[in-house]
Amino acid sequence: MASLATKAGREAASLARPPLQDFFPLYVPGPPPVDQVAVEERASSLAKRSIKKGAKVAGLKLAIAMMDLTTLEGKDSAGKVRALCNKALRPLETDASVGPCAAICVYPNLVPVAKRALEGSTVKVASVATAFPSGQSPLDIKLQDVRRAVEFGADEIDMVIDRGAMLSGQYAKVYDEIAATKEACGAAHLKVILETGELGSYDVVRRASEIGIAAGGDFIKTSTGKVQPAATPPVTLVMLETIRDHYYATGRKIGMKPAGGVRTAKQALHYLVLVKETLGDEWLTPDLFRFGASALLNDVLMQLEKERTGNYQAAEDFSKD
Ligand SMILES: O=C[C@H](O)COP(=O)(O)O
Repeated sequence: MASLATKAGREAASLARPPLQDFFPLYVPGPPPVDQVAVEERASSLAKRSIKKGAKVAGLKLAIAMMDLTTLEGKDSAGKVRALCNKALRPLETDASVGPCAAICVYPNLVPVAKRALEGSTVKVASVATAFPSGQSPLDIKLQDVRRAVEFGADEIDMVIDRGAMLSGQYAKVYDEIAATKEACGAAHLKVILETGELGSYDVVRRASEIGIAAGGDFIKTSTGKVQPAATPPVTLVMLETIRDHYYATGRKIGMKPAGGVRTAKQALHYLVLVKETLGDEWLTPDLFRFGASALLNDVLMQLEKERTGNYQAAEDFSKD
């Protein structure tokens, strides 16, 4: 079968598209159905792990270093993005050992502003593209969206999958769009957003994760932040297990990004426990794990200050994140 990872390959494949049942071998032998009760119990039991003070401070600092500090609002402006970039570069004015964040995540229009503000730093510029958040545009428009974001300087592209295609079993369409997006990314890293809140079951989340990985995603990401439920520990666990199984089968390491609704330091630490217990310490790095969050940073900073001083700071003591 022609390689679906190249333009010529995709054209050849779409001319002679095999019936869906012939396409399935790309993904089978499929996993057994996800055991819903077991996955929810495991996610909940890992949330109860107590974390010692030293590990807690290290975990909080790591959570900041893994954060894609995000603003994805219609009212976003150059001024807001510049302020957010400054916050990503130096999250805590009084302590240079905290941060920087891993990336800023913005709409394509604001990539040039973020790129300039972050010049010379290690903070990456991530941009949502592919008609985020719905993905409801023709593929050529979505690919153009990706190419423009990369031309503007995006280091990372966060794409959305076609959830309608996924839910109606058009797996080849989902795969081909991801592969085409990967190609359009060039050197930029690709994060594949599944929008798990629309997928309906852990089995579909598992299959979408497999397709995202097989089609070339560097990361798989839970959500856009625009649909509820967004990231949850059980959904994240299902995705982490898919990454683990892919690693065992191929040796290739895929990153994970829970995003949407992650608001508290406690939640962030819980996610780090899930990663450590599922994939091990190797994944506890911004190269392989990120939080997508617009309103998490200040709570993590407050908890860090609490660990340092024994007192809670007022939220007003931190600049808005
Ligand atoms: O990709 C990141 C999400 O859009 C952030 O969602 P959030 O605003 O719920 O933190």
